[in-house]
Amino acid sequence: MFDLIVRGGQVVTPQGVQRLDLGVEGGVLYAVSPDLAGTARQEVDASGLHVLPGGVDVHVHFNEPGRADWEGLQTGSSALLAGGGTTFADMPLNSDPPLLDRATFAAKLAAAGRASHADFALWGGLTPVNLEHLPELAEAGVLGFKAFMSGSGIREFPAAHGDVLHEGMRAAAALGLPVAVHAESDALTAQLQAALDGPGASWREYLQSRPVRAELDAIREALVLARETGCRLHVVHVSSGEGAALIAQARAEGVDVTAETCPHYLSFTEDDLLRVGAALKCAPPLRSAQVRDELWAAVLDGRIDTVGSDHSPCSPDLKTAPNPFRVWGGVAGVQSTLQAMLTHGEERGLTLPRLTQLLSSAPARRFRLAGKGELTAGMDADFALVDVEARAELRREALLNRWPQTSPYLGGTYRGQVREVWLRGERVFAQGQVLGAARGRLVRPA
Ligand SMILES: NC(=O)N[C@H]1NC(=O)NC1=O
Ligand SMILES: [Zn+2]
Ligand SMILES: [Zn+2]
Repeated sequence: MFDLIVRGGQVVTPQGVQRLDLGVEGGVLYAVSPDLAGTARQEVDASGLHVLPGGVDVHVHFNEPGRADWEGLQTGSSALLAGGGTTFADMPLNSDPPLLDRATFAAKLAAAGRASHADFALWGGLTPVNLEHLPELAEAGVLGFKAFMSGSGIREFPAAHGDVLHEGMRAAAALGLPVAVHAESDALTAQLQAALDGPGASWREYLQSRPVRAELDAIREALVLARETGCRLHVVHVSSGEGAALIAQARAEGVDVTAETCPHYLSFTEDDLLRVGAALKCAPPLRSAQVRDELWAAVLDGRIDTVGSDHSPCSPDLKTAPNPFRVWGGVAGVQSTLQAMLTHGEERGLTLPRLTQLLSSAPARRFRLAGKGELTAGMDADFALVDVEARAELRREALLNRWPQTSPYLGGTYRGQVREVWLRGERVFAQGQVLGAARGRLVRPA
């Protein structure tokens, strides 16, 4: 007798897609097999639906404590569930104060324990002002350390240049934790911005201020440091196939490095930014159709390892400045990752096993989130029931993030409808609504 049996769904595992039943006991997958014998206190009929491992989004900014007016843990985690996610890793900024030491770790842990509907891990910062706190952050249980190689937009979270990044990577290597880098060259982007920012600056100038070569310069520098220090490196939001190629080449040479990209770089181009404006401002910026296609090729051939949302929203008033350089940069997309990938992946031949690898198993493995990311016996019973072929327009009422009107995906027609989401064997999302109290737990890296 199980707690729960989910019958008849098309279950997506790394091996393929197969009609399987899930037997759940104590929140854990006990058996995953065809025509599971036995009974359960609760049986769920998943026929006609796909069963996907819950999404593991290791790149979100939910901004609590301190900036819940931009996004909060309750709204952010609700939107994650609505998009088929069950675990997130929160970035150390843009919460205020940012997560830079033991006390700020404790504050965010307390806030997330109260408000998160999904399980969560926490990134610590790697900045010039907190190098001496990396060991205590490791002890507290951070997933790893996040560094900005160019300005972060947050005064309390300064960029880690040269020696600081080198020292931080050395410390991270000794602690056995990865470093994630926002890789854009500060020297180049600052110089270009100084020349292009001014009265009458348009989105064209913003795009010109952050070219692909700014990303390539910074990736090269980070790879040199990772090679030298032996640090595990994760390059976040890679926006170009060339960037992915540099990373893949270093990996082939023995550097322990992985690459992430985001759905917005795979869904939109710079022409969309010129048309839509602020909702699509991000850094690195959107690229040409050709660069986007090269990035897709890297996603399909394995040079890109993970896809995270980089959900980095703000209140709508921060998206209205007439000068694009003054607009907050960040895309509000945490709920749309799965739909964007199902929709744009269809025409490019992205299979469901590969999709769930990018969204679930690869990030869980890379960051040692034990029990997460795969539907095999022994793992947490975290999964989404998805009608993969259902297509619908994304409407504002469906979005559960703090400011649905800031989503650049609004009004688009997307493939895939998330019907239910289960976290550790309990139904936490159904019929467009989050169910029950916040019961998210901290996941420390194994
Ligand atoms: N501070 C912050 O979240 N910045 C993010 N926004 C964005 O578009 N790229 C980033 O790194
Ligand atoms: Zn970034
Ligand atoms: Zn980010």
